[in-house]
Amino acid sequence: MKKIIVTEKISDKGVALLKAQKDLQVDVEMNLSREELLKRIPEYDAIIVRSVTKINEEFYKHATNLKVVGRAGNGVDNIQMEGATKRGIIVVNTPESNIVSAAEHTIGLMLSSCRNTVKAHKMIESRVWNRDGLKGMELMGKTLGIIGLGRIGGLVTTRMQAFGMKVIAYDPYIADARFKKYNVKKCETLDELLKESDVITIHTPKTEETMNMITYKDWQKCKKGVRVVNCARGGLYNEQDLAKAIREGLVASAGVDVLVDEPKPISPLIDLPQCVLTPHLGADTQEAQDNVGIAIAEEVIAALRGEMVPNAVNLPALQAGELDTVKKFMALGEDLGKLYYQLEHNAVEKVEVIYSGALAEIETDMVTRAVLKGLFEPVLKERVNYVNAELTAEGRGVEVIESKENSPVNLLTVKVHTKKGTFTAAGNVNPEGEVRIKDINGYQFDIEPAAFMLAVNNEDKPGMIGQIGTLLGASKVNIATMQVSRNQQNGVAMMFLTVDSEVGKETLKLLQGLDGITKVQLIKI
Ligand SMILES: NC(=O)c1ccc[n+]([C@@H]2O[C@H](COP(=O)([O-])OP(=O)(O)OC[C@H]3O[C@@H](n4cnc5c(N)ncnc54)[C@H](O)[C@@H]3O)[C@@H](O)[C@H]2O)c1
Ligand SMILES: O=C(O)CC[C@@H](O)C(=O)O
Repeated sequence: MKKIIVTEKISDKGVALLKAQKDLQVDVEMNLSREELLKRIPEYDAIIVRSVTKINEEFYKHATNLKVVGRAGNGVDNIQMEGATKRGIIVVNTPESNIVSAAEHTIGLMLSSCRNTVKAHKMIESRVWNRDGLKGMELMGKTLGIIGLGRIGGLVTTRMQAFGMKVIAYDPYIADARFKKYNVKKCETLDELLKESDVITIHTPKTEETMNMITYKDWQKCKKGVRVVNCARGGLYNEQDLAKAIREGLVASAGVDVLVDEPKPISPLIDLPQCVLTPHLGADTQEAQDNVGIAIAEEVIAALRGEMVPNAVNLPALQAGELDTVKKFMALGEDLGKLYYQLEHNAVEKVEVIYSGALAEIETDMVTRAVLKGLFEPVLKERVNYVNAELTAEGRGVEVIESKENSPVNLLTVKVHTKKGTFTAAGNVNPEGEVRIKDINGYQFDIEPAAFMLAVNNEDKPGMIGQIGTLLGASKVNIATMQVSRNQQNGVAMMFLTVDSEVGKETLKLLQGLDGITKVQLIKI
């Protein structure tokens, strides 16, 4: 039975969904110390975390059985991705589930900091009624500068346009079309945004480039009394520098949901009356947490069962519409890959994956990964998977070439090059959606892959089929299908049989000894 540990609060609905799975054991352990977690983690196949649990190299060294990290939320900056990928650990998150809540909280922080709401509340709480020093700023007609026009940046944009704000944005990594779609002026430089904005909000991920992206010298470039919000990640605005800019009046107010040292409530911003601070509450709504909890439970369950997961962070993203098609070609690619080491034993130097006809239009990255997974699985077993398939090839010195060909025929061809020659296998998915192997080393077939198959090379002469059938019958192996293909040039034919059960070593030896049979190999898919 596979085991999952949940180390941070996710919604009851998510936990219930996990616990409803009969093949999974779920432990919710929210108060484990780091030492306890590291001691317990070898037992688990999957872990579900939010933003506090640090999934780093130290963690991976202990997590010897781990297959899936589920991030109940959006940002994955607490998860060291390279460490997961090289170990074949799939990392999944729920990028869409809490963005509305985060956008709304951003706006809440913007309004409350621009209107001194918290300062006013504290005053009235101490039974003082005094409006002095509480004058705020209206948003209508002001310019809002958005750094990072992604999902949350986009949601904030449309909502604040409804407030009558002019929105400008800086995001060098997205196409102009997105700026047009949101009717937002594109700032070519960060300085341009800093100079023009009355209010600035940041919605980038935490990366080496974005951490401390805005420092004191940047606040000096802004309009005096600019107002700022950070509902993304602590430290994108350097905290010390922002505090200094606030104290000096360069920045009039700040709404901040995220701190550098969270979950510790330590920051120079805390004691400044111009700041409104919340303890990373952006995603803390009933709706977001239900969405996130259910989504992460579904993803972790699917990933543990080896199914395709739409939000796998260390796998290429697939659009919902192409998932079904890609899945079928992944199954084909994996089967074609699996043939090689079961039929040949030479060290692989190069793998070519050729997509012909309409296949060239599908998202091929996952299919190539599936070919590599299938190729290495017979020799590496579960140490290779979709996540680390490419790294595995690289690590073994195998060059991988993917190419696309114009052709009237839809075909996926895998060529495995070795010092001794090239092995070729090709196949397609027929109009009924069924996987078919069409060619092995130039022998033409139309094989529906099965769990047990026999590949037989024999002299192209009468009586071959009969003696194979008789021997398998005598060994109580039922033949499901049999296809024969011949190569006129070398006089060697190839038979491909699918059988209903495992063929024992003894039977294989007897088959091998039959007159005219040159090679017999059992293939397991
Ligand atoms: N406070 C919360 O509870 C909460 C909730 C959800 C998400 N978040 C955080 O909000 C942030 C945004 O999330 P999202 O879903 O919108 O992400 P997203 O990936 O959809 O968008 C991020 C955008 O930032 C842009 N970007 C990256 N580097 C940049 C740079 N150097 N300069 C300018 N733009 C840059 C990207 O091109 C992208 O368009 C993330 O940090 C996420 O972790 C916080
Ligand atoms: O509540 C959380 O775990 C953090 C939410 C948010 O920062 C996210 O990145 O999804």
